[in-house]
Formats: sequence, C-alpha cells, structure tokens
Amino acid sequence: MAEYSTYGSVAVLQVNNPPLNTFTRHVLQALVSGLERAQRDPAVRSIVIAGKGPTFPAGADLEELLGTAAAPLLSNLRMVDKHVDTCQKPIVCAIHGTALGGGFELALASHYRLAVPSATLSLPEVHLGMLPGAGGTQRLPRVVGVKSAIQLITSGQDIKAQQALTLGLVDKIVQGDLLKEAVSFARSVEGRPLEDRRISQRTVPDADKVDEVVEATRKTILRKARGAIAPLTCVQAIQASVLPFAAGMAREADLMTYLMTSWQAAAQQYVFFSEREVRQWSHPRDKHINFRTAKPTVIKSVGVVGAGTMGAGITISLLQAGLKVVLLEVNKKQLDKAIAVIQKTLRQKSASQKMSQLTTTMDYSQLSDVDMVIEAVFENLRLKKEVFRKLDVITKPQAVLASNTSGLDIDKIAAATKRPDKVVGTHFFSPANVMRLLENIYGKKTSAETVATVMQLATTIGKVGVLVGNCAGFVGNRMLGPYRSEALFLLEEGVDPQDVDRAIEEFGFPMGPFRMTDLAGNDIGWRRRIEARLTTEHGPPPDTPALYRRGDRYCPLPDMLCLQGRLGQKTGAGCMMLQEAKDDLTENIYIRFRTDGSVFDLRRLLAHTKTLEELILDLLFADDCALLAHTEAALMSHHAPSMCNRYDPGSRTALPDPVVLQMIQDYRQEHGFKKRTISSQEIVERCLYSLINEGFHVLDEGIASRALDIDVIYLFGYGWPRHTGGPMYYVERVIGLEKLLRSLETYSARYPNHSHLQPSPLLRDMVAKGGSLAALGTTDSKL
Ligand SMILES: CCC[C@H](O)CC(=O)SCCNC(=O)CCNC(=O)[C@H](O)C(C)(C)COP(=O)([O-])OP(=O)([O-])OC[C@H]1O[C@@H](n2cnc3c(N)ncnc32)[C@H](O)[C@@H]1OP(=O)([O-])[O-]
Repeated sequence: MAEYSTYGSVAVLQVNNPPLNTFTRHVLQALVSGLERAQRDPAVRSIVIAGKGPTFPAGADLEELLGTAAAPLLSNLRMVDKHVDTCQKPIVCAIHGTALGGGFELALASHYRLAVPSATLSLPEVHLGMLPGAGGTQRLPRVVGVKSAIQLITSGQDIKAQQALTLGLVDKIVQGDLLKEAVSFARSVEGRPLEDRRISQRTVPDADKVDEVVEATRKTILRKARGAIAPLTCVQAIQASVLPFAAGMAREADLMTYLMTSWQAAAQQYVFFSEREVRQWSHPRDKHINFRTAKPTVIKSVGVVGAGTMGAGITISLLQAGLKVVLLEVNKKQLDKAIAVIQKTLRQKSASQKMSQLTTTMDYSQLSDVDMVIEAVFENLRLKKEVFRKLDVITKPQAVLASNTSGLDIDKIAAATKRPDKVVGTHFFSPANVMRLLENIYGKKTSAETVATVMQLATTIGKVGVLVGNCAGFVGNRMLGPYRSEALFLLEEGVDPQDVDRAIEEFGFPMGPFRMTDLAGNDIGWRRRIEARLTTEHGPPPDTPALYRRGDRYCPLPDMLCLQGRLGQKTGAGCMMLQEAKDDLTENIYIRFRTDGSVFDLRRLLAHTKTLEELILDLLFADDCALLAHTEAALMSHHAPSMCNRYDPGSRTALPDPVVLQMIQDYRQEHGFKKRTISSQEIVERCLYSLINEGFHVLDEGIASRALDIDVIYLFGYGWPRHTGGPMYYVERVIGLEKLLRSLETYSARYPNHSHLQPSPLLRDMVAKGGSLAALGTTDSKL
C-alpha cells in the first residue's frame, strides 16, 4: 500500500495501489504509519513520497469516496496532508504520470516537488461535482494567486510539468531517473529551514484584489457552469484562502460537505463511471455477445470515403491516433480543401509525422489494402448503397465496412454488399475530431467480431463508443425527433424561437433546438423529410388535414424556412438572424455533377428558366443523388450576397430575425392558432420529457441495452448538461419516474395528437411495479 525503504538518510515512501495508486483509507493509513516511522527514526533526515508503477496517486479512490467510507477517507487525507505539511524533516514529492485531486494536494502539502517532463497535475474535482477538499483551494492560491487558482480549479484543466514549473508549482523538472534524483535532491535540502517551504504559511499574492477578481470572473464562471453548482462553490472556497490557513480549511471543509451531499455530485460521479462502463458493452439482443467474448480485428489502416466536413474530421481523429489513412474524394476541389483543413488542424501536433500517414486519392482502387473503410459521403441511401457496392468489390474480403450515417438503415446499406457481417454503422458527431461520442450501430447480420472491432476503434481514437441497435435515427437522433417536434409546436402556440432556446439553455444545454439546427443546417432534416415524403411539396394525401402526416401532427414551418433558402448558419440565415458574413460564397455559383464531372452555372439557370423555388424542387426531386448533394451549394450561392449586407462580420451572436417572426405570425393566423403565454417550465418539460419518453421506447425495443448508454450518448454527443447526469439519470433520480408519467399524461391529454407525449408502456410498467432504470440491462454495474 505504501512501501517504506531508506537510502542512507532518506526515507522513501512509495504508494503502491495499482493501477492508479488512488488513495483508499488503507493507503492513507499506511502513509501515516510510514511518515511516523520516518519522523521517529533519528537516522532519517528527509523523506521522498512517490508513486510505484505508472503514476503518482491520481486522487481519492472514488468508489470509496462515494460509499459509506467517504468520511474516514476525507479525514485521513486531510490528516496525511497535515502530517506532511508540519513535518520537521523536508518532504519531497517525486511526480510522474498523473498527480490528480488528492494526489496533487498531497504534493502541495509537501515542501518540495520534482516532476518528470511528461507529468500532468490537476485538480479535476469540479468535474465530479466537488472541490479539492484536502487543502487544494487553500494552498493553490497561495502559490499562483486567486485569479489563476480560480481558472485552474473551476476548469479542472491539466497542468503540464513545464507549465507547473513556470507557475511555481514544481521546483524542478527531472530528466533522468526520478527516484534517484529525488533522493539526491532530498539529501541536498536536509537541515535547511522549512518555514518558507510550507505553502500553508504563505500569504496569497493577490489577496488585496480577491473581491475584485471574484467579481470579474463570476459572470463567466456562471455562464460556463450552465447550472452546475460546483464551479461557484469552488470560487467561494478559494475566496477563503485570504483568511488564516486554519479558518480557510474549515470553510473548505464546510463547502465540500455541501457539495458532497448534493444530487449534482452524485450525478457527475455517475457520469464518470458511465463513461467508462459503456466500454463493457453487450449486444442488446444477445447478451452472450459482449466485450469479453467478442474479439476485435486489429485495425492499422482505414479508408475514409468522402472528404466533406465529417470525412476530414474523421481523418484527423484517425491520424491523431497513429493510424494510416487513405482519404478518397471524387471531387478534386473538395479533396484539396480537406487536405488544407487536416494540415492546419494537425499543425500544432507534429503535423509532418501524422500527415505522412495520410494518402489522398480520387481512385477507389487505392482502398484495396485497408483493414477498414469509413464511408462519410452525403446522407442519401442511394448514394451510400452505390458506394458500398463499390467498396465490396474493391476492398479485401476481411475488411470492415462502416457507414457514418446519422440515421439511415444499416441493413439496407449492408444488403448492397456480399459481406453484411462486416458492415456496421459508426456515427461520428460534428466536429468529428473534437466530439467524443461514437455511436456504433450493429445491423441484423453484423458479426460479433465487427462490433468488437468498432468498439475497440472508439477507444483507440479516444472516443466514447456506445453500441446501439438499428432504427431510424438510432438512439441520439431518434430521441431528438420528438424534442424538435415539440419545440415547433410551441412556436405555433405562441413562443418565439428565442424563448424556446433560452429555456433550454437555462436548463443547461449549450444551445437550444433552433440555434442547434441553424448550426447543423436546417436542410439535413428537410432532406430526410423529403425522402420520407412528408414535406408540403409532395402535399399531404388528399384526405389528410394540412398539419397532419400519417395520422400525426406535423409542423411545416422548417420546410417553409428551407424553401426560402434559410438553411442555417451556412447561408447566414436560419431561424435566427446571424451576425456572420459569408462573403466568399459568391464564388460558389455552380453545381458540379459528380457523375460526369461537368460544371453547371446556377446564375444561368436562374436567369433563363425558373424561380429559385422551382429550381430547388427540381434539384431535390431529380432522380439523381449527386444533384441532390449540390442543392445546398446552389442555395448558398443564391442567398449569400443579399444576406452579407445585413450582418456584422466576426460575430456568431444569433439575433431575432423579423422576417422569421413575421412568417411565424402569418402561419399562426393562417392556421387559426391563438398566441398564448407559455412558461419556461412548460417549454422545458414538453421538449425534454418527450425526448426522454422516446428513450423509454428505445430501451423497450432493445435499441439501447442500458439507460446509461442513452445518458452517455446525450452527454457526449448532444451537450446534455453533465451535472444532471444525462436524460435517463435525471428523470429517475431528480424528477422521479412517477412525476414524469403524470406530466406526460397531463400533456398528452391536452395534445392527444402529439403521439410522442403518450407515455411509453415501459415507463408505465416501471412506475406500476416500482422498477429502476439503473437496474435495466445492467449486470456488473459499479453504481
Ligand atoms: C478531501 C478531498 C479529496 C480530494 O480532493 C478528492 C479527490 O481526490 S477526487 C479524485 C480526483 N481524481 C480524479 O478525478 C481522477 C479521475 N481519473 C481520471 O481522470 C483517469 O482515470 C486517469 C487520467 C487517472 C487515467 O485515465 P485512463 O488511463 O484513461 O484510465 P481510465 O480512466 O479508464 O481508468 C482506469 C480505471 O480506473 C478507474 N478509476 C480512475 N480513477 C479512479 C479513482 N479516482 N477512483 C477509483 N477508480 C478510478 C476507472 O473507473 C477505470 O476502471 P475500469 O474498471 O477499468 O473501467
């Protein structure tokens, strides 16, 4: 637990609790015993504390901290730090790996700190809904000042060794054998006075400005916290660092107790474990196929087909993980653009080495040797099937073929090949090199080995892979459907897009549904609705009322916006007016027909033949998916010049657009909607409860195996606020299933034609029988 040895006058205490050397009560007791022994031994004149194996202690053991042993664990940790701080013999911490949380706090309590260049230090407690409660909020500001301490503690960011040296958090960077150097360093400081080495005895350098600093940062912290209580509580604790040390520690302990007993801390700790537990996947339909039984194929090279935004992002992720990539794009201009983006992104991180792993091509035969292909072409089934047919012929028989579709049928794509067992969905989220989620979709015939391969790929490229079943929209986008519909119905009834966005953002999302659609592109859903034959252009069947489709309520407002060329930020106008110039768009006045490579001038088309609407409809319904793919470019070209004049360049701030507001008003009038005042609570409940209700359907149908899979998808792919634990956790632990059921019953009675508000049978059943979501499908949960 803590191995004791001596090297002449130096006692060395090595924490040995693999794999991360986390502090359990027993580890801490062993440390106290070791310290006492060293203090008692007159031959010992200095002490080194280090971590055995790959790392310095990574903090308190969370499983113990969350259980009944929390109180003794915390008090033991504070006791160890006190022993260290007040020790009469110099204590040197030798840091390698990750010195996190309580581990870093122990180092701050010591008199000297040495680190290897690759070491990382941080106080990440804020991510767990807590604060650094073993003196971190009191000692860190005494070294770096209140301003930097607020920044470091409220962000929980990593501090690399070199930065730690600059900040005065470590005394020396050691290039060679850390332990040997630490022992010799300890020997060199033996007998020196220790008073000025005790951080607890120092004063905070910017103590006189503490109120000013807090006031200046409060707004930003509140905005970034999006409803989480931990960041501001951390600030309160840091503020107390200007008090005498003992008083500050007492304040820190009180605030720590407040956070530890909050539902938010429990939710964030659930998120921490869920992020890791999704790796322990099992096939939702056959539990015998799971992470233990299925063996992944080793992937060393990957082909990426399509060099659009997603293809480029996926390529960056793969290259960053050290994989070989062959990027294929049939459009030379697009390929060049992607190469420039990839180069620019990798530039900061030894680009040349990573770029050397990249081959770019316009020729499919270059994919003959790769272990796997990820298709990232335009979201159109016909086009994807065409690509898969080609890939099936060209790639080696054992290669895995993955589609980055955001909702198309994996089985239909697989049916275009003679190897459906090797076909799988890998749904990346934009920007693909930044967003952590990878939604992996198995089809009817996908083999266990293929599933294991893409789940392993997620880990390899630093993503959180979640395994889900095949249905329209899979888990994430399927649940988003009811949420978006309800947001639109709210517009019909009287609120503006900004009201909906504000309510959802106040709940904690980074963006409300309308800003999010503006960002992603209004046309994505439009195309899907066109393919499903739902839009007005096809017209509802003769006996269907105007605002209904297939027996369900339908709001055509987004289709109307798209028809006006309001495709979102890319056209400079969506639901909102965006203060962003896109003045390069005039260059894009052409449509390229991929099939024959010829270029077509849209200006000529517009001048000679048709209105814009007629042209768009022609393009959209043309039986040629390549044409469809370029409608967007046509719209951008047509609308950009007039939009440019209305925006202040350099700002992405969404402003209400009078044109859209007027359009909604006219629409209400036309369809006889009476505008009424709607509370934020109703907005949040109707949007989020319908999304969560769909989550119950997803679980019921076995599309997701566990509630935590849904939570992780929403946390890492859709910006669901982390401090609430994810949609399913939030509704079970914070709202309560019974309350959800009652609310859905109330809303569905008021809106009987909104089918997504009808409570799911699984929810009804769980409320009736007192079931628990956490227990659903979970076998060896730590929670
Ligand atoms: C008085 C106040 C005290 C103080 O202020 C409070 C604290 O110190 S709060 C603590 C502050 N410290 C933190 O917040 C550190 C949180 N930890 C991390 O950030 C990363 O785990 C770390 C960077 C260390 C390693 O990343 P990596 O190499 O990608 O590895 P990985 O992430 O996959 O983890 C491997 C396995 O270890 C497990 N596990 C991990 N940490 C803990 C833990 N503390 N405990 C228990 N278990 C832990 C993890 O679940 C996983 O288990 P499994 O069964 O294999 O799924």
